[in-house]
Amino acid sequence: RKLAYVSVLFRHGDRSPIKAYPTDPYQESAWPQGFGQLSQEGMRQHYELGQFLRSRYKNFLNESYSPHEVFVRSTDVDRTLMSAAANLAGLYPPNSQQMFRPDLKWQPIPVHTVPLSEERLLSFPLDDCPRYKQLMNETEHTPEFINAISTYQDLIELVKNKTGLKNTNVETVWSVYDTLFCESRHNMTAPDWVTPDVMEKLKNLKDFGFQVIFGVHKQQEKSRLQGGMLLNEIVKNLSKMATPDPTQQLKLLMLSGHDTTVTALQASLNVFNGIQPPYASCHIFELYREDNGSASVSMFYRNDSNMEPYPIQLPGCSLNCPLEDFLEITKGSISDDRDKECQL
Ligand SMILES: CCCNC(=O)[C@H](O)[C@@H](O)C(=O)O
Repeated sequence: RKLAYVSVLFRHGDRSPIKAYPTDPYQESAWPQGFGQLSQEGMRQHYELGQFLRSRYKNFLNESYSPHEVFVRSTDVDRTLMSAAANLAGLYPPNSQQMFRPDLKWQPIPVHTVPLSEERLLSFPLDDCPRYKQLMNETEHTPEFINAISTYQDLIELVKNKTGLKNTNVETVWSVYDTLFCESRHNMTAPDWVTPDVMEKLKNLKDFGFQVIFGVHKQQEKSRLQGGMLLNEIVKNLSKMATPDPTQQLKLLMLSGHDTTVTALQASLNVFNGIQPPYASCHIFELYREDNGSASVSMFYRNDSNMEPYPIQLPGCSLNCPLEDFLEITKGSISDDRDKECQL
């Protein structure tokens, strides 16, 4: 079998917090680039991921960049745009005749995007869907959700008292965890109420939050309204690329998104592991043409740069999943008329 086409979706790299809580000793001025920006560690993470992709596909992708070979799309957010650029610097270092300056081993490669207000492929959950809002309301009344909140009730109280946040719901607790996590990654001393036990519990609550957004209750219907839209685009591409076409030169689709983008897609495939996707984590689709002319899809998830990406099995299919089975199995997560399904 021969590799015919690759699609990758990744989360941006390490960043500064999106915001600080009121009593946080580290406000926006503590961060060189301000809130929500890719850090140099995040740039290195993506440069490394680009180098990994280069070595993984060294016999598939051309050595030198060609606009016909790769298409890159990112959300219109600094950290994802910059992550894609850093990734491409690792994936396509220019050969000598491609260098436009003798002292610069880098070439510009386009990263396409659309305004966030028009983004419907890479930003989830989309909040334009009344039915999804209803599903989330239902989720908050399930035993799992009620049980989780009561388990963490004292933690939520602690966060409320210590952060100066008025109304602490799960959403605000997630953002406090995120802020504390970013600060810890940048060696900023945490306030004394943030013990390892508190961080562990906050992390568990954050992971539960990811499960809740795209699952826990009516996961497939949530997927049809959210991540299934991205899955549909990827599946349509796989089908198109499976048909041999000598004029078709595209080999790689690179998508730069967020933790929620990776989660939404994996939940729509029913392969989400329940853990917030780490920085620069990468979901890989590989399309193969079999010797008998048929096509198959293999998936991998790279969530640890020290390990080989691990194979991901689509439930109901083999690791090397025949394309027609892949299409059939994923159909349930893809809506034919999402706008209609969103109506109450
Ligand atoms: C409201 C803040 C939403 N968070 C983001 O956009 C981040 O990029 C988050 O998705 C992430 O992957 O870190």
